[in-house]
Amino acid sequence: MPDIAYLGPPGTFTEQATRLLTNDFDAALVPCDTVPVALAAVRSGEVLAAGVPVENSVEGSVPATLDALTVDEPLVAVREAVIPVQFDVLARPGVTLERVETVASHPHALAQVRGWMGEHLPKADVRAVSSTAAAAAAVADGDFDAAISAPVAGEHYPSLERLATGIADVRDAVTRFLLVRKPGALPEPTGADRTSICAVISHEVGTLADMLAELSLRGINLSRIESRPVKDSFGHYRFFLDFDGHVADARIGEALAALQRRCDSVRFLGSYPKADRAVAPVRTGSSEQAFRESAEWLAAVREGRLA
Ligand SMILES: O=C(O)C(=O)Cc1ccccc1
Repeated sequence: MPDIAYLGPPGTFTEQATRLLTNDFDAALVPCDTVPVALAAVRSGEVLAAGVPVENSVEGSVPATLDALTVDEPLVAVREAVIPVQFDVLARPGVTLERVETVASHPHALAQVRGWMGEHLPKADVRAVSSTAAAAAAVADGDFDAAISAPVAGEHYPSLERLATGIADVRDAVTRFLLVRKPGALPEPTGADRTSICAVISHEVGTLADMLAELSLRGINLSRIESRPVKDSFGHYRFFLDFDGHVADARIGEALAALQRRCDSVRFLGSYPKADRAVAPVRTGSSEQAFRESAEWLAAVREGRLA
């Protein structure tokens, strides 16, 4: 049974997502303290893969994950899951909302309940910890008065009481997670895939527009672009791009080869089925068939076989 790492302890959103990402095989889930620790366990071969959070519909990207995917040995995403995120307030028995002086949670969770906290816990001291379940565990240990946690965390910390439920400022928020592993055989193309890369471009006029043009010229639908500092000097950025299609598709392959030529560096972060399986409409002249036909036409021109 393969070991699969996730951001723990048990009771995190990432645990729920990782269960979903591995629901078609027997996996032993291994909780890790941080995302970089989970990814290091994949790189060292200690585990086969790791489930990691990448992006939330309200708070945006999870910087710790993006940064950890750019350093050390490359890893690739092979599956994607999107799950709803809702938050509860958990406290030790006898602690009422009026008595809560310290509240702990993951920074992404704290950011999504700011409105509720301003109204119900305006004076509480807010502490960021490594995960929502780590916050619940710390409350059970007596380190803080309350935790903002996933509803399932209550099952893992039965000594805690639920003081409030459904406290997210934005209803229907979702978070996107990836299952990442060492590079190897790619998932088969399904017709509704996503490709992720990160690229560093030189600081010259037009390089970002040129990079995007390589996608738009081929009718490739960009679904996310994010920048993070390279961290070596101020103003030097790394761009994370997600777009529809699989590296095995002709147009995606051509675009990636062009980006590899144009950019200072490109790291391939995976081609995997989209969680929603939604097929983006393809612009005229950009279908796989159009690419095949143009390649055949070009071959005919080169070989003097013009009709
Ligand atoms: O802390 C957790 O439970 C996580 O899995 C990270 C997270 C935090 C908030 C929203 C989504 C994921």
